[in-house]
Amino acid sequence: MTLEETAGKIRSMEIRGAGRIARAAARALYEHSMEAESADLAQYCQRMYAAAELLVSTRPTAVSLPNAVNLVMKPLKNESDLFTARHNLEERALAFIKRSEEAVSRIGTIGARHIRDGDVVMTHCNSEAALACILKAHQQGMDIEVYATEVRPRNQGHITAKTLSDAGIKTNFIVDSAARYFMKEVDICITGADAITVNGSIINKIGTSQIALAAHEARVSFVVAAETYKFAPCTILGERILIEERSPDEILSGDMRKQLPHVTVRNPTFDITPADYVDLIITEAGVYPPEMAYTVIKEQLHWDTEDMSLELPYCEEE
Ligand SMILES: O=P(O)(O)OC[C@H]1O[C@H](OP(=O)(O)O)[C@H](O)[C@@H]1O
Repeated sequence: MTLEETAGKIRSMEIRGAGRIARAAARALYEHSMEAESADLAQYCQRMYAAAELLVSTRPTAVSLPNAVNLVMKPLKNESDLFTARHNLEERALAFIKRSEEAVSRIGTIGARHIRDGDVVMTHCNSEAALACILKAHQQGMDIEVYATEVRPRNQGHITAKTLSDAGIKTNFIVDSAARYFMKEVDICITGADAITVNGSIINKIGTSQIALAAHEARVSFVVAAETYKFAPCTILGERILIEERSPDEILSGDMRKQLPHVTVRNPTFDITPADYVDLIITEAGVYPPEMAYTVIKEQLHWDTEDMSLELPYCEEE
């Protein structure tokens, strides 16, 4: 797949899910580097920085994307010859993909320890990390039941329901607005994250914060499964995560909108769940309370003052 094809698929959500987007970006950089016909290091760097910028521009919210791109790209500025620069960049891209896959598996193992035999689990959207916990618990022989939401407007809940059904897990498929109605039957909510800020807020699929609120009211645990590269270093510097607002066509067709001249369709893709409503964040490096987000960014992402001068667009003002 060419770089432009990968960028197009991420933009159109053919490639979606914060972890998958990150791996696709790393893969695209790897392949772009392999194909690069560059006369010298400067030309190679120029080509790779342009590729990085294109990838980061595809979707604004999932921090896994710029984090993956930065992990692959950052050391490039210290290289002194083309051969080594190219070799090292390709190694870093492959290492990121491997690390990401291993992280999801580890999160599954750690997350399953927070599910008990007989539990009813609610999940929202389609998160590899959240599903890893549920599938692992099932594989370990636990008798669990799941409530999976539909996830309007893109219906990612259909993918979740199919995965759970294929695994033989008893699943209730519900519309998003039924989450509070069923919360009294739920023992634990597990979702993924697209970004986690320094104050422990979770940015995830629109509707997540309503589920967290309903869980809080019903005294049901609300747990987030997320790789450490979902934490947003830029938020240490006071930046906010930009919430993507997608086309109104995803909700009402152009013809229908023409009949409603005074109606504006709003389509935010994500919302923000404050740390107060989050019990735990399960990462590949262990389980953290949301209040420890700063520590995760410092210790797991090795964020230091040097990073403050990064030129890649990490986040923009909300
Ligand atoms: O990385 P994993 O856990 O798979 O997914 C994390 C999150 O990414 C998805 O975003 P989208 O569907 O790409 O907008 C969902 O919001 C999901 O909860």
